[in-house]
Amino acid sequence: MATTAPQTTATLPTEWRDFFTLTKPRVMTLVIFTAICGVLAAPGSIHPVLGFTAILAIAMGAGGSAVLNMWWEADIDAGMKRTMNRPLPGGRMRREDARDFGIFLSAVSVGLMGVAIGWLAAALLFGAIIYYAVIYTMWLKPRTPQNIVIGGGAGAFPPLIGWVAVTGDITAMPILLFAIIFFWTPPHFWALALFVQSDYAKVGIPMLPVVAGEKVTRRQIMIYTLLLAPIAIAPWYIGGTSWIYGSVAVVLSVLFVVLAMPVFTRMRAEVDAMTPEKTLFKYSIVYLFVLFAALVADRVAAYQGWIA
Ligand code: HEM
Ligand SMILES: CC(C)=CCC/C(C)=C/CC/C(C)=C/COP(=O)(O)OP(=O)(O)O
Repeated sequence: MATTAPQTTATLPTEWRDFFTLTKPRVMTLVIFTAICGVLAAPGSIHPVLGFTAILAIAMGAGGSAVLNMWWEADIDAGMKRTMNRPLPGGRMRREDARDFGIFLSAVSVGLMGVAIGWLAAALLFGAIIYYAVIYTMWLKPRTPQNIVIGGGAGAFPPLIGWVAVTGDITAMPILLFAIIFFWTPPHFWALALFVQSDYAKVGIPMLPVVAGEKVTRRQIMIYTLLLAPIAIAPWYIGGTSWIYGSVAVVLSVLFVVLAMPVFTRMRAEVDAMTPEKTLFKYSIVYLFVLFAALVADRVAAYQGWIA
């Protein structure tokens, strides 16, 4: 007997575009960019094909872990305006397909890195994937307002992995690159969280502004921004780069502090449009792009003999 089955997500056609969206391509541009810079700025040489393979593996691993994040958070995403139209809450894809795609991308990325580049870089990539998809997404994010501080470490791995793919060992410079992104993440995210906090409150995610209030969040943004500045400049004063990177890092970091000041001193009631927070969030992205680009420019200048 023919039945009229209700239209479920299982019967809806899935578009390739949605698989791509699951990898959070916009956020990943900066993740992948920092990985590319890690490869290019590392001392030593790598065959271009291998360099490309390392970057491809990091991109696949980052994308794969983002897919697993979206798979796990489908119900949470359905409750927030910013995320409700993602492929899973939007009902355009089956949950199992997202899960399998995430596992596939992650597994291939680690295997590719191990076979083509080396198992230290592959182990770091595996650690980063577990960090983002399991430690941050499944464990910390729904439990603690410090989720961003601890979990944000996942996003700090890509330049470290890129560097290690070239050199094969972990030295002070790649650790500093890790630390830069680690200390950058709280101001990056909390500035955003200040103007989308009602959304997080609705779905019960304990983001700092929701749990501890705006005043604490604003102070934490300021503290992390002040800690970030010397760490961002450190590659220069430990002698890992020249004044080219050093001066860019100083200018960018001073501007970061300047833009964090009004976020620190104001309260929401005073600024309806939340302009200083939006500005700081946008600037955080420019900051990291330009800082890592300066690292590569510095290395190119050294290779060309333009600087001593
Ligand atoms: C736990 C850490 C982080 C959290 C919670 C976080 C959260 C967010 C959120 C919610 C957005 C808003 C837009 C969107 O949903 O696409 C965003 C945007 C963005 N994030 Fe992050 N982020 C984190 C770490 C990072 C890292 C490590 C990077 C790169 C190194 C990064 C790069 C970006 C970029 C480039 C955008 C702008 C995307 C666009 O133009 O739409 N984020 N972030
Ligand atoms: C190599 C490798 C595995 C790199 C991982 C890269 C990484 C951890 C990036 C984190 C950036 C990111 C997408 C945060 C979104 O937070 P969220 O997921 O809480 O944001 P949402 O609310 O938009 O889902």
